[in-house]
Amino acid sequence: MRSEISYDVQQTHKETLRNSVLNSALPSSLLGGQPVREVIQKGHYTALSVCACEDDHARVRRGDQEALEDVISRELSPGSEGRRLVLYGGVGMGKTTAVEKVIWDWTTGARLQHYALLMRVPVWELAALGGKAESLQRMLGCIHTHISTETLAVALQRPQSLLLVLDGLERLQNLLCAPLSSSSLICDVQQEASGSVLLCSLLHGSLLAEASVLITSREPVESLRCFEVVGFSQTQRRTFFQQFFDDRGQAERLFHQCEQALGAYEQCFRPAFCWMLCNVFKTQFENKNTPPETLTHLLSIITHMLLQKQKMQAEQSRALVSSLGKLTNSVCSYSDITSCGLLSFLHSPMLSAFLCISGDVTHPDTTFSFLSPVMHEFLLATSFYLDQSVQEISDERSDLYYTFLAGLSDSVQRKPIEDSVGKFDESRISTFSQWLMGNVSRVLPDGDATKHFRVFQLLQHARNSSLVKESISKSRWRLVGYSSMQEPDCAVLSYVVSCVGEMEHMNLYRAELTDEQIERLIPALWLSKSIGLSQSRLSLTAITNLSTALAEGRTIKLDLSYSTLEKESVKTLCRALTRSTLESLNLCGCSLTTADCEALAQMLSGGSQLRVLNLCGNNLEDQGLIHLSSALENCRLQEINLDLCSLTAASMPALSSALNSGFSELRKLNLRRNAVMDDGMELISQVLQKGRLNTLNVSSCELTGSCCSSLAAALQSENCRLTELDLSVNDLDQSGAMQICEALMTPKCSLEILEMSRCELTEEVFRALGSILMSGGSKLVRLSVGLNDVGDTAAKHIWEALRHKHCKLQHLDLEMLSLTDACVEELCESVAASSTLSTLILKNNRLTDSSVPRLVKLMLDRPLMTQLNLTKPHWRYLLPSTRSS
Ligand SMILES: Nc1ncnc2c1ncn2[C@@H]1O[C@H](COP(=O)(O)OP(=O)(O)OP(=O)(O)O)[C@@H](O)[C@H]1O
Repeated sequence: MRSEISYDVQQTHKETLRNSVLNSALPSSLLGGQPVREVIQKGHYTALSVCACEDDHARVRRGDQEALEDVISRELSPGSEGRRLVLYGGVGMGKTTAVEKVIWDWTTGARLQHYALLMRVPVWELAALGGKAESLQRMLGCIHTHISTETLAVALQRPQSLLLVLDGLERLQNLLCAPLSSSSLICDVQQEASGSVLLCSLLHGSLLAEASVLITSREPVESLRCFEVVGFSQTQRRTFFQQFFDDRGQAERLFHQCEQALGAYEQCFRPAFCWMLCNVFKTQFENKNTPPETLTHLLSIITHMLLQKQKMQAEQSRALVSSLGKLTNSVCSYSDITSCGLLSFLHSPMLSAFLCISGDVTHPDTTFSFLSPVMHEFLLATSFYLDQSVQEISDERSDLYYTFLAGLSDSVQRKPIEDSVGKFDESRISTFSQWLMGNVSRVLPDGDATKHFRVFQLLQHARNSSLVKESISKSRWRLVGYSSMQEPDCAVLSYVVSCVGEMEHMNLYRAELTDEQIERLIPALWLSKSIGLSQSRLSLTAITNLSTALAEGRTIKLDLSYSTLEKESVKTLCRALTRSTLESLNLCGCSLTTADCEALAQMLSGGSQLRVLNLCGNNLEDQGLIHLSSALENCRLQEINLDLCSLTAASMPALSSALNSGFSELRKLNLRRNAVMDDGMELISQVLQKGRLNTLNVSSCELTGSCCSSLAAALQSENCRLTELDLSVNDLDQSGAMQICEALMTPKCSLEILEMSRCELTEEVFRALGSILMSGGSKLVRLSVGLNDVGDTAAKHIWEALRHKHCKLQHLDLEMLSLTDACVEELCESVAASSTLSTLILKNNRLTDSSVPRLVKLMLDRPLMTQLNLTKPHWRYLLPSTRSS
């Protein structure tokens, strides 16, 4: 196949193409980029990233990022002949540089040698065809004059060995506007046709069907294989810096400075921007000036550099900048240019420092486009401050525009450009501040975290801490979850919180923060009163950073419940907590073990301020509680939740002796869902007797009636201060429960809240409970006796009590007692007679729809009642709107 083209012809062609790359017309410009020649010769070429893109029923799906070089080698490998491959991406993304490099590599024999000929498609010539007809063969011949007509004809007969390169499809948009029918497509390279037919036939594949075509475009091309050029990844940027600066150390330092520069970091994926950035950093460095710290500062320096180079007067510079800032479209016509007041600059080299001019400046068809889209937005923002005739700030511009408006409101960032164009209009600066404050107060009450970050970014870019303070203090800041934030957002949030001085609650629910993110977040964490990290995933380094913030900061509440923590995390955290102000720690469901309890015990007795500790759902086992108990008599803990911690009666002696010691401050103990059993309960009763606890939860602790005598004795004792007791889900049986009831009868008993749901209670017990409620001595205000299958007759005792003047009940839970419609009338009369009851739970009983009207009437007649719960799996009534059903 390749033998058809002689070696000499091929070498001459390669030589010519090489020269065309070296002589490429692109001028070197700070905004436009480095000419391809220099990129290649100076070894600045850096691999780019692309991602495959599929148009799936009008929904664009993107694949993973890959190196462009790998994609080209794969997509244009031997056997893939006939492929149309599109690289698309925005201005300055490196498309032209990439295809020029492909051409260069082919000419040097480095790549794609299975193609006998690589030819450029004559883009300008096609665009200029107008209504004329021409054949593709003749057009190719015109720009490849070193190939004889005969050789070209032979080569085109063998399209499999051809690679055509079409750079800049966007320049041929006018040829693609009108859709062509497939019958108008041609397949003969010698056939003359309009530019539109030639182009469509080539893209469609009817013309030179077996040739491969590499196309670049600003937009994806429907029905062709497309890859989006996404520019430089962080690693590729680092390589670019290393290739740009001779000194590796300097390259590394400047790379890090760039990554830190506000806003610049987000632009650096664009190669043209990277090149501009490196140039400015280099110049600033050589002139011993401080490098720019923000994107605005960078653009301010660049504009100053460009204007200084032309030695323009301040007045002229001001006129140029404000006129350029009135060009709102990225591609402008001659008339746009003149109407914006740029007529006097048409022949000035200054215009081409900012704009790419295609054609003769005075020709009406000439188009003008900004060399850098970033600079375009910067000039738009600048002109707002220079020219009163520019419209007020609208809500429809790009994020970059607002970023620049914010940056330019800061005197330090606008200083370089002010040195060239004169002072900005002060009234405009305060107009912007007012606009930003209005924006903050509109966005912060909203639940959209992305919008929050957008205004935070603007506040950070304006670098005006009093503006931040004022605007946040005047807004209602809804503390939505910020877990989806990116690394720059962390710094932004830290800045804002630092300016405000404190944050009520940092909501990072379900966060998966990287080490870098949490490091950037430290200043904000430091100032957060409460931090919510429930269900998050944190590495040990992240925990170390969090611990630093806790140790030095002012956080009093931390929720790490159900988070995935690495080994040693609890130890690290505990070390920091001995020095922190933390008062409440939630480690529920964090897979803690016995070993972690040692660290917790050390922290508790080591000077921590902790008052509340939630360890629910961790497999601590008895040994773990024994460790913790050693600290309980020597710490400030007032509340501990040990629900479902795999404990048994074996750890109760240690716990009760610690609580009995006299030094323990613990008042609230939750032992729910542990095998405390009767022996353990007897020891806990001793603690109650000494008056240590005021709240105890021993529901589902495998208790029986046997422990009730000691518990009852404790409840009646002089010192007992227990006000809240949960005995639910224990088989207390009638005699056990009656013992508790007897204790409740004595005036010494201080219980206000009693839960005995699912305790196998009988009608006898209900009768006793009724008497207690009517006795006048009882302090009970909440009673839960649900899930005891006693029926209407037992409940009668409760109805009777409710009507009694001594009954103080406010909350009554009668779930699943097998109540029927028969009791409803009496129930309603009793509730109506009660002067205290506000909540009644009747769910999962045998009531039917026929009772509903009576219950609804009750609710309507009794404003005191705030909740009546009648839920059944299939039956849910919504009672008066402000009250729940
Ligand atoms: N792979 C690369 N390695 C090093 N520098 C690059 C690379 N790609 C692009 N550049 C730099 O970015 C500048 C702009 O690149 P290029 O002109 O290729 O972009 P483009 O995508 O073709 O833009 P446009 O759509 O405006 O033509 C180049 O002049 C060069 O300075």
